Amino acid sequence: MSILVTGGAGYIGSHMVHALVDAGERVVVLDDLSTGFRFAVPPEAALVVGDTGDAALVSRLIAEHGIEAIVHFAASIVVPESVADPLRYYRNNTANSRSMIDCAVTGGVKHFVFSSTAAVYGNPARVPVAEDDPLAPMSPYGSSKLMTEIMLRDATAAHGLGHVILRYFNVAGADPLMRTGQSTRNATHLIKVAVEAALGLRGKIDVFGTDYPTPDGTCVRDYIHVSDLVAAHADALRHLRSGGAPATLNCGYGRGFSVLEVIETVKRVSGVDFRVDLAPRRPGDPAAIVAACDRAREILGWQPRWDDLDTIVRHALDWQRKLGTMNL
Ligand SMILES: NC(=O)c1ccc[n+]([C@@H]2O[C@H](COP(=O)([O-])OP(=O)(O)OC[C@H]3O[C@@H](n4cnc5c(N)ncnc54)[C@H](O)[C@@H]3O)[C@@H](O)[C@H]2O)c1
Ligand SMILES: O=c1ccn([C@@H]2O[C@H](COP(=O)(O)OP(=O)(O)O[C@H]3O[C@H](CO)[C@H](O)[C@H](O)[C@H]3O)[C@@H](O)[C@H]2O)c(=O)[nH]1
Repeated sequence: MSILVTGGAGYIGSHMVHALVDAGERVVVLDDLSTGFRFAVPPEAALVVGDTGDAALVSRLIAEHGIEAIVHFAASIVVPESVADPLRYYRNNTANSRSMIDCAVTGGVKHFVFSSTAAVYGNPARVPVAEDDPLAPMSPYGSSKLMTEIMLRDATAAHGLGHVILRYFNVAGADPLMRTGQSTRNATHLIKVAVEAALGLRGKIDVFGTDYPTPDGTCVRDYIHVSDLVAAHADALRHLRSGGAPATLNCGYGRGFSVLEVIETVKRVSGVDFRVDLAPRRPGDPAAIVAACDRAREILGWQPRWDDLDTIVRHALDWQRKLGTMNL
């Protein structure tokens, strides 16, 4: 039996592939390399370059490799881009996920783990936000993910497909062994951008909004180390294999840092005092979003190991330095 990882050449997916290979699993990666990288997939995993919307291909992979579980990371992930081109997001994130779920049901796949997002909550009325709190996405990106959550729950009710939906908060950092990391071109994520500024790859960083109702006026987020997030996926697979019930779980640490706190941390850990400009708000940003994260610990027995902003930033810096030597 093998595990199919879609988006396994991307940032988070490649960390998952390494973890599965480390655990002795047989892994097939399906990735169209639109934002992912061939080098990010370890040689022990089979890389198939193709589209999650190609049902004939996905069905063939399920049959040929005896796929027992699908871990579905492949998606388009840039929130403002989803506002400008919503139908592309509904195709890649919603329609292609519908096709993946259909192929899973038809092909007899037992388990499905899905990458959802804190963006399904929108601007939460209370923080920390819990899984049963109101869902009100503020972007097509968030809506495209929420629609997939709904399809998965319905497919489970009708066809018995086991699933775990993980709602990621702000993912950052890199593999502590530096085998992979965030290699995304033109990244928009705060820690990646700040690290690039610290290493002289950008002239400065803009702080988007200083008048939010938060302690220092900048947005607050719950930053989770990518390796802890991947551990939650491994725990989810174990849960499903042992007959665990479907679950929807937040993945965060339950504590927030402001944009200015993150930038100060990057400056301190890198030892570089880069330029910071105060800028207007970025449309669509919630003021503060932090995970209520007890449920993942209770249901999956998830135990984070890297819950420390300095460590997250250090690993992101180390990966960025390594990337600089890789001549991509
Ligand atoms: N990075 C975050 O902070 C964050 C937060 C919440 C949720 N997520 C979710 O995590 C998942 C992975 O995100 P990431 O940060 O690793 O992004 P990423 O862009 O690095 O990875 C996505 C991967 O999917 C591939 N892909 C995209 N569309 C495809 C398609 N149609 N067929 C085959 N492959 C396709 C890309 O080539 C890429 O390798 C996404 O589902 C994203 O929505 C990420
Ligand atoms: O150069 C920058 C980049 C970001 N920010 C700010 O930093 C905070 C975090 O921004 P990110 O772009 O790093 O992350 P988001 O919180 O916008 O979004 C992330 O988390 C969301 C869930 O909350 C989605 O899942 C999304 O895919 C994922 O990128 C925001 O206040 C943003 O305005 C800046 O001030 N300057």
